Amino acid sequence: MSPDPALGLPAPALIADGVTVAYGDRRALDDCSFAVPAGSVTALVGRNGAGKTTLLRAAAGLLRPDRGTVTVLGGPPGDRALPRIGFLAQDSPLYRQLSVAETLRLGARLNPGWAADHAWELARAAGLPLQERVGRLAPGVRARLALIMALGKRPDLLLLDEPLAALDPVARAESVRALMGAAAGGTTVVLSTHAVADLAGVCDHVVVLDRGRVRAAVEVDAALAGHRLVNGAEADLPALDGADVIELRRAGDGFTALVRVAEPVPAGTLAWHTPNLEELVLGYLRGRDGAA
Ligand SMILES: Nc1ncnc2c1ncn2[C@@H]1O[C@H](COP(=O)(O)OP(=O)(O)OP(=O)(O)O)[C@@H](O)[C@H]1O
Repeated sequence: MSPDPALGLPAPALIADGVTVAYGDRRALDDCSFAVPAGSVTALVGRNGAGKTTLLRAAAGLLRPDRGTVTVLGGPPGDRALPRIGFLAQDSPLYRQLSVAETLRLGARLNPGWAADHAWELARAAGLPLQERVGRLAPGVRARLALIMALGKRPDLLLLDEPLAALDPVARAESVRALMGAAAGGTTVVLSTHAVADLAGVCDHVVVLDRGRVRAAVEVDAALAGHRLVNGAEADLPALDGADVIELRRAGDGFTALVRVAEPVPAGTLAWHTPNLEELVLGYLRGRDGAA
């Protein structure tokens, strides 16, 4: 997981190594290890309660793992890393009594590297009502402003907890574009989301969390190329004997399976096709109890 200086690879922006976090006797994260390459857009996906928020909070230095370590931007999370990190919590924390314009001006006062022009441009493009008090904004509009505040900081690492959840489809698409812009500018983006389909073509890495454990941590293009969806009739099932089946679903007298493959794809009568990102992630989320 460490960078290979011989290959000139940059150090990962975020490394989780054996991270375990418990709330009382409930383990929210259990021995989680993965690395987020610098400059990537990484989606953190998992069902409700999988541990996404806990992981982001540990990366932001807001909680300390019971075991294992988190490394952000080459060091421990905490005061030294803080100015280089943007963290956006799920509830879009903002001062409710300030107007949108005052909030943007506050961003400039609190953040030395504040990209004022960029933040105003994003706010105008989003059609945010500049004079409206934050407390009177609809949740989706408030979430949009919170994301713009995180982007305005121009951090090296942006940690976003479900930034798209409250947004309408248009706002979602525009926000995803803004995140791509941030990544193009060198920011590493890590976001938890249930809106996987919106991230197709945008996120280049995915970490799938399942009940506190890392089920998969993959580079998207390689993972798509390394899996196939297979449809067949019940009678064809023996053709999957020995295959690395991630998920198997039966419907009527047929089945669909997500299978990890090594090229070339096995010959035979089954219909194999490459999954899209959503199909891949769903397969890992649904196949969590071991489909094979
Ligand atoms: N402060 C807390 N006290 C006790 N248990 C907690 C606390 N925060 C989270 N948990 C538990 O830890 C587990 C992981 O929660 P977490 O919020 O990290 O999951 P999540 O993947 O972000 O979920 P969601 O998609 O619903 O936001 C869950 O079982 C949750 O109930």
